[in-house]
Amino acid sequence: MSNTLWLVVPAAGQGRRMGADKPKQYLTLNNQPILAHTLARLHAAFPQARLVLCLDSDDRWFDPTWVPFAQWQRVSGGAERMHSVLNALQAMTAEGSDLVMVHDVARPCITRDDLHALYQAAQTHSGGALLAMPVADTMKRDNGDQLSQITEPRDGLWHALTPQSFRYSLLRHALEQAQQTGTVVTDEASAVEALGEAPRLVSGRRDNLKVTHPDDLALAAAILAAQSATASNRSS
Ligand SMILES: Nc1ccn([C@@H]2O[C@H](COP(=O)(O)OP(=O)(O)OP(=O)(O)O)[C@@H](O)[C@H]2O)c(=O)n1
Ligand SMILES: C[C@](O)(CO)[C@H](O)COP(=O)(O)O
Repeated sequence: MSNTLWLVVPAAGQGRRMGADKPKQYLTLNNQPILAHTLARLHAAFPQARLVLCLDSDDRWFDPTWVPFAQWQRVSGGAERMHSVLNALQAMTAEGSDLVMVHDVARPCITRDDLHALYQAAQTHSGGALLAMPVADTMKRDNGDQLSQITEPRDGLWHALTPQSFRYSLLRHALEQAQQTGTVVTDEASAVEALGEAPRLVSGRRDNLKVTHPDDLALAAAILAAQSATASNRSS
C-alpha cells in the first residue's frame, strides 16, 4: 500500500471580488506572490508530498520557480473550484487509499501545526477531515432586504476552512457524483457529506484567512508578520 500524500492546490480562480488587475494569487504580500507563500507553507509541512496545481489554461502570471516541490504537475482549472479539483483528481496517478489534501491557494497564512493536525485526523477518520472554526458571533438571518429577521442558534455551527483531506477513492467518487447530479459544491466536505459520510471537524487557527476582498491583503500581511514574530520568539 502506498503512503503518498497528494496536495491539490486549486489556483485557477479569477479573483473577481478582489477586483485587481490580475488574479489575487499573483498579488504580492511581503515581496512574494500569494501563490509562492502558500506553496512554501505546504512544502515546509510536507516536503515529500506530490503537488497537483490547478491553473487557468490562459494563466500568464505563473512562474514555475515558485514551486518548491520535487514532484509536481500542472492541470487546467475548471469552471468552478470543484471542477478544478476534479480535474486534478482525474489527472493524478494515485492509489485509492492515498490521502489527498486540498488547500486553497488563497489561504497563505496556514501554519505547519494546523497542517499536521489535519493530516493526523484524516489518516485516522474514514470520512476524512477538514480544518474549521466554531462560529464565534451571534448569527442573523435577513429578510432578503438587509433587515434582520431572526437570530439563528450558533450551537454546532462551524466555518469551513481548508485544507480538507480524504482518501483518494472517496473524494473522487464524491466529486464525480456531485458533477453527475449537477450539484455545485463550494468545498470537498460538502460532496463527501452528500454520500452520507461525516468528515471530522478539526478546530483550526482563526488566522487561516482566505484572501478574498481588497482589505484582506493588509490583514494577511499583518498575520504573516505576527506569525513570523512568534516563530522567532519561540526559537530565541
Ligand atoms: N474555477 C475555479 C475557481 C476557484 N478556484 C480556486 O479556489 C479557491 C477558492 O476560491 P475563491 O477564493 O472564491 O477564489 P476566486 O474564484 O479566485 O475568487 P472570486 O470568487 O472572487 O472570483 C482559490 O484558491 C481559487 O484560485 C479554482 O481553482 N478554480
Ligand atoms: C473551500 C472554502 O475555502 C471553504 O471555506 C470555500 O468554500 C471556497 O470559497 P468560495 O468563495 O466559496 O469559492
